[in-house]
Amino acid sequence: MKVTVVGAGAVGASCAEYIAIKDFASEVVILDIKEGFAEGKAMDLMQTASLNGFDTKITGSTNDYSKTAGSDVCVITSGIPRKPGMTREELIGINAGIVKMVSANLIEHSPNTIIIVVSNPMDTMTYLVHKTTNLPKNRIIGMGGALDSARFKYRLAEALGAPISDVDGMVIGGHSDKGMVPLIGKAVRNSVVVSEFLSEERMEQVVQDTKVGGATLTGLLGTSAWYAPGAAVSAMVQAIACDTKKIFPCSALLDGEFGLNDLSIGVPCVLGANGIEKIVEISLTDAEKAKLSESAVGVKATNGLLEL
Ligand SMILES: NC(=O)C1=CN([C@@H]2O[C@H](COP(=O)(O)OP(=O)(O)OC[C@H]3O[C@@H](n4cnc5c(N)ncnc54)[C@H](O)[C@@H]3O)[C@@H](O)[C@H]2O)C=CC1
Ligand SMILES: O=C([O-])CC(=O)C(=O)O
Repeated sequence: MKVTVVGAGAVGASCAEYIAIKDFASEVVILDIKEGFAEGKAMDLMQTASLNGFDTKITGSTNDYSKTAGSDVCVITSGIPRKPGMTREELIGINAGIVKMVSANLIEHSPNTIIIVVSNPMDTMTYLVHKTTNLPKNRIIGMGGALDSARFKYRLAEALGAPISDVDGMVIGGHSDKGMVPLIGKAVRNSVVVSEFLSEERMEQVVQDTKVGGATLTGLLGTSAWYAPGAAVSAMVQAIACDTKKIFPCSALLDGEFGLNDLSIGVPCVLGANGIEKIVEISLTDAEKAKLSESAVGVKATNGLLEL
């Protein structure tokens, strides 16, 4: 399994590190436009191999896509992150051009690859890759829901005073401060719905804290987060590499599922060797459906800013 990560910045390097530490890929290529940067990150990571006990070979490349040839999975993290006070949507002007160029270069050298889009605004960048390449739709996947769900579980565990391993929950919808739909009514602590333990007010607090998870970290760090984003991507790459068929909420191109069309938005997906192997149309309450539809309106408005 060969994996390419474009963007050797905070998220790209974290993603490469987690993939290596999990030791399921034979090779990871990191590519960046900044001279020597990816080579430096790759060398630094390789010098952790004997300490962390992995055999994955990590190499770096300054914008030479021939080094990425034959990649099974390519992750796109290239582009600018937001600063405190900004929305993800404000990044579209710069990131759309980068994502379009990077995806074309990747596919030229790895025509059978699966692409995972991370750059923000992620749902719109994923839609852009669908619209501007000819990869089948199961091979273009946006990463947002895996991260948002991990943050949801963190907030649920905090509210419940429970270990994170005892809670489960999922966030669907757009990967934006307003558009996320944490499915609080379906969240459980060891199979018991969390409403058995938490008041309406506390559950609403969990939902709100989850939705602004990225913005909260951007305020604290001065730039957006990287550890949980990198871990979320690596978990998705592992599901594909090891053909696990795990369900992650992913930004998938919809064609009637959940009553939505012609956009990429977060919905539960089975991930395996073929990328998105199935979109799982779980039943939603009327309130959940209304929130997902409202979220879709927001994503479509951002998509409308693309020059396609
Ligand atoms: N979908 C999600 O859940 C998340 C998305 N993000 C997004 O990921 C992106 C990257 O974030 P960070 O790693 O924190 O930023 P960063 O600034 O640390 O790294 C971005 C890297 O991309 C490189 N780059 C820029 N243009 C390039 C090009 N044309 N070709 C190759 N490399 C290029 C830069 O040189 C830089 O090293 C941002 O757009 C951010 O908003 C970040 C966290 C989570
Ligand atoms: O908040 C951001 O801009 C980066 C991101 O998507 C996240 O961490 O969820």
